[in-house]
Amino acid sequence: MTYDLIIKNGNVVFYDEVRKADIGIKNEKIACIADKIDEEAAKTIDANGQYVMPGMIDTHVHISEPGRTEWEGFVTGSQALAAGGTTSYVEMPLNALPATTNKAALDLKIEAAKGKNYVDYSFYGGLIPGNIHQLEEQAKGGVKAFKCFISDCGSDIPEDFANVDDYTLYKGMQKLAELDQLLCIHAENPDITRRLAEDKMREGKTTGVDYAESRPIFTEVEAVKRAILFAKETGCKLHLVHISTSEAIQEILKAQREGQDVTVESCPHYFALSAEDVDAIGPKAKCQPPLRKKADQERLWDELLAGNIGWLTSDHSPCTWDLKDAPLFEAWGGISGCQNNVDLMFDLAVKQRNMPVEQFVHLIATNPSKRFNFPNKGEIALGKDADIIFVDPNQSYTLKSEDLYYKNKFSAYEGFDIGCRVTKTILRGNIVFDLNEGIVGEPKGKLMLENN
Ligand SMILES: NC(=O)N[C@H]1NC(=O)NC1=O
Ligand SMILES: [Zn+2]
Ligand SMILES: [Zn+2]
Repeated sequence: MTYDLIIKNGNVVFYDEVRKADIGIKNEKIACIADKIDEEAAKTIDANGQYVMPGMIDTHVHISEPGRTEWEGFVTGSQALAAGGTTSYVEMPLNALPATTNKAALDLKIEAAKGKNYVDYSFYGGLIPGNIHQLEEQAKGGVKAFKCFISDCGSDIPEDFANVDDYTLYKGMQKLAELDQLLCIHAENPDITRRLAEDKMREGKTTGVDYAESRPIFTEVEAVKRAILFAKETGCKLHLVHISTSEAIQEILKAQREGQDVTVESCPHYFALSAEDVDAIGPKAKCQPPLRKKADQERLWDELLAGNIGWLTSDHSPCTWDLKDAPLFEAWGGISGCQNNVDLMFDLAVKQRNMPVEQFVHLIATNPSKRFNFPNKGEIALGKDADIIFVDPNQSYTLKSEDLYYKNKFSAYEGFDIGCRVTKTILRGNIVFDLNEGIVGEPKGKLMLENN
């Protein structure tokens, strides 16, 4: 056979081992894996000294196009994903205008995204008060999962998203269970966090630690427990997004042990940054749930290393600079991070905390591919899409704003020394990012709709 591409000599990260191997790619798929491939290829790349692993699947990305394209767009957002080693993502139903809460809005988003993505992409639908009758049309339109907020979602304008009341959560879960859809929830108790923030501001207590204390751990735990209870009652499949505390993870583990269909993600910022760092970095490091205090963060690390967290996502939640250039409690809550999922976490977890590389790959690719039903992705294996990245564990760099592809080139990680580097990103056999050349070629990302 003549291959389109052969990747030679890499340390290939398989599901349960790391081994030197060559990979032959034909028609966008992994067509051969062998100790040595000597056949012909249109192109051969030497990956000596690099880890060769599946591209990340980031199931939590906010691209605010259409409607708020000045915050982030499909072109710039997907370039950042590609440069950071992500080859597929699922886009959140809020921050674009209109929010994705019905089929017409989904169609607008599909139209806006056409021909602009450098990696493969798919969409969430939304559950808000008053749209239970529009869940089915979104499911039929091919969304991968649904999202709702128990927490405040940070906007009061009518065409934006709204958080669910308990009745909507209950009835929405009943409907989604009937449709066999996964519901993903941002879980924090809004009544308590809103009032505690008002208290802090009145008292003039506005440090990073104060912000963490305005959204205390138990407010995440309470909302997680409520979500689990409602899901148990209705039989709805549940996923908890961006969980920031060991206490909440323990509740999810308990539900899993009792046989409930519930999963959990966390994000690099909860491991790389803490509440004590926020005053030095400023509002670029503001997010919800908040960055936790160092001692609490250590216990979240224990959960990650123990395998108690399903996968990692960026919760890339960008905005324009003016919205960040404000006092901490008033600034936009959201971290631009989708370009630094893989390198940051490989450095912190694999290099600094000895996480096995296979486990790292489960966290960035294999586990989300299963939960979000991407059967052709998430693993280096015969017949899978050739979505492959190279990670060089021996390179390091200091992150600068000019390295960023985001529409708004700022990040909470600017100035960070990162002890590894994504050197190549390959999407279905096509090189889309190369460290020396930057983004390569035209956008080739495909829309992946769920068939319903
Ligand atoms: N609307 C939005 O993107 N919110 C996100 N930002 C954040 O830090 N947490 C979120 O849920
Ligand atoms: Zn959220
Ligand atoms: Zn989010």
